[in-house]
Amino acid sequence: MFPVLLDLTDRRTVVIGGGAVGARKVSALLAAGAAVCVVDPRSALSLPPDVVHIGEAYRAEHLEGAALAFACATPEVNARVVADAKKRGVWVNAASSPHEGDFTLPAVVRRGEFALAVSTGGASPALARRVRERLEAEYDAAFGEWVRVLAEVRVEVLARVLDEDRRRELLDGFADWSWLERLRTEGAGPVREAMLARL
Ligand SMILES: C[C@@]1(CC(=O)O)c2cc3[nH]c(cc4nc(cc5[nH]c(cc(n2)[C@H]1CCC(=O)O)[C@@](C)(CC(=O)O)[C@@H]5CCC(=O)O)C(CC(=O)O)=C4CCC(=O)O)c(CCC(=O)O)c3CC(=O)O
Ligand SMILES: NC(=O)C1=CN([C@@H]2O[C@H](COP(=O)(O)OP(=O)(O)OC[C@H]3O[C@@H](n4cnc5c(N)ncnc54)[C@H](O)[C@@H]3O)[C@@H](O)[C@H]2O)C=CC1
Repeated sequence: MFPVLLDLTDRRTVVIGGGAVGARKVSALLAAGAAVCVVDPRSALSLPPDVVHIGEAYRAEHLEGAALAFACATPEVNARVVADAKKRGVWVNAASSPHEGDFTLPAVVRRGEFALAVSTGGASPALARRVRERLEAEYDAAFGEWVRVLAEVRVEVLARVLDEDRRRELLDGFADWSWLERLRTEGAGPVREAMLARL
């Protein structure tokens, strides 16, 4: 398996089957800024507002223009989705038989641009969830703030510090955990100013 982070902003993604599993994939896709379409003949689906619901039984044409497809219906339907997607060169996640798909989903901790992805390779999705829950407590909102401040300060460092060794030393120093502790007590603004004062 090869971990990557895909930019799905405004890319068409198709989730076949809007049950419990499909709904989980939909949330993850929306969090990534994708354009999400759910194919499910059930009329009483409660989907988030930005999701397009195609209230029909799955047909291969539903995959048209998709960057990714998620087969989350019954195993029989999923097998068809996987075969059709492969024929069309659309990458597919197969919820009922993961090893037949092209990729699986990890459990994810998100803090702005910072992301931790946990996979057990299908050994135990429940364990992936528990590891995610543990990491979520450690990599909390303050950690996300730190990453945001680092992104802002890094732009300044790259623009203003021309000596490479000095640049590396500064950037490495700002990634020291002591800054996180300082941010927890003083807040993001003062930490940003303290970093910039070192340039
Ligand atoms: C292979 C994979 C393929 C894929 O879907 O991409 C897959 C497959 C299957 N999952 C099953 C069951 C459950 N999955 C969850 C939850 C999650 N499953 C996710 C990913 C993956 N699930 C991929 C591997 C990831 C890895 O191994 O690391 C997470 C991480 C991400 C996500 O879905 O978005 C998300 C947690 C998100 C979070 O909370 O952070 C829970 C609920 C829970 O524990 O809360 C249960 C019930 C408990 C249990 O069975 O463990 C079954 C059996 C179905 C049956 O009973 O028939 C299969 C099919 C099979 O194994 O054949
Ligand atoms: N990857 C994972 O994390 C997990 C995967 N699974 C697998 O995922 C699949 C879905 O599980 P759930 O969401 O719990 O089931 P569910 O029964 O809640 O949802 C399935 C949905 O598929 C729809 N559907 C049925 N036929 C369809 C068709 N021809 N076209 C489009 N949609 C159709 C149904 O209307 C229903 O809304 C199952 O195959 C199950 O084995 C189950 C648990 C976890």
